[in-house]
Amino acid sequence: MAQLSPLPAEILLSKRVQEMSLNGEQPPPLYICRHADTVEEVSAQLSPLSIIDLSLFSSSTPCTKQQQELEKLRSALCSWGCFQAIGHGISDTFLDKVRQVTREYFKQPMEEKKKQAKKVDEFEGYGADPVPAEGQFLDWSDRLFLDVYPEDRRKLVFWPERPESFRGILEEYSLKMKMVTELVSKAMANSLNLEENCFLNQYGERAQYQARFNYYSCCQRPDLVLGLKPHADGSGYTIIMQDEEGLQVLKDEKWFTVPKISEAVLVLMGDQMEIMTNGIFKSPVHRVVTRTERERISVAVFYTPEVNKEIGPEDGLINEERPRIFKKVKDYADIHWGYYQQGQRALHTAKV
Ligand SMILES: O=C(O)CCC(=O)C(=O)O
Ligand SMILES: [Fe+2]
Repeated sequence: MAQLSPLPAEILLSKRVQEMSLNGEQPPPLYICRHADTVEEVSAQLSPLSIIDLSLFSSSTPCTKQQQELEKLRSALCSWGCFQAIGHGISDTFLDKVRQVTREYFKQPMEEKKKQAKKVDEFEGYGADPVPAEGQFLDWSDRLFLDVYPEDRRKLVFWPERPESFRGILEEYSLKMKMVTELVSKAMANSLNLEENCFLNQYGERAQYQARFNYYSCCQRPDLVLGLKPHADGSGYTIIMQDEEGLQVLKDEKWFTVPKISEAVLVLMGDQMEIMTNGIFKSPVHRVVTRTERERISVAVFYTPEVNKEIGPEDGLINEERPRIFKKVKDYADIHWGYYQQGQRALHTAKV
């Protein structure tokens, strides 16, 4: 629960978390989301997330190993709603480059980052998320949010020119993300015995890719403050790369830390995959905790159906035993955002 703050959120948001952290300031009241006296585990268990080798899916000739991997994929997405992907075709060296350029971006002086500054109520650009609804606490993080595909939706004013390699690396990373989403979307369909392209068709030719670079500064009170509040994603699904542990997934009412595997990316279902699979795959609630000693960075790429496209449960997943539980929806991510700002999930709005 948030406490009352003497300062309006707009004023607090104009000062970035990174500055407060560097100045050694205590988190202001609007960031306090839990109370020291409520017993909540700060350190959570490491989650036994499946590690899936995507390279096994790129061969078109089915083999036993591929079948076993598909079964593992299905089971991971039905229970945890996420998995660690290896064999994705992105080299370790390149993943390190993406991590490095992200760190370099945030380490720049504030004047440099302010060139990409967003207005308080805007989404794209550098800063914090738009002000949440009254009573909601703020996240102890800074982020740069960019539309990447379709290309004609890019707003280049928000694309950093420094570090000089930033744009090129983002371009290359996004192309890799396109390859990964194609592979993963087909594998997910195959794992459910559906026509291979069915999810890709639902996302559409103009599927959206948005990149969110997150910077979680050190925090003196990890017992009171979160890097990112608990939420499920409104995307179709999200691909997350982290440099350090900090992300936690909620399962059976317990928080599990996603282990750090430097060569892996985490594939995490958003609400729209839960809708398309008629509730078979789960869109997990997750959050990011803060730490005292080291900062953390992550890059999340949200893969979302094209604007204005109606999506819904696949016909092949609706039968007498499993009746349709979701309606067809359009631009669900916008509905999701309204609820997110109030600290709520939106999935119920898509139920029949
Ligand atoms: O920082 C992370 O690991 C997760 C970020 C996340 O959940 C998000 O940006 O929606
Ligand atoms: Fe998320």
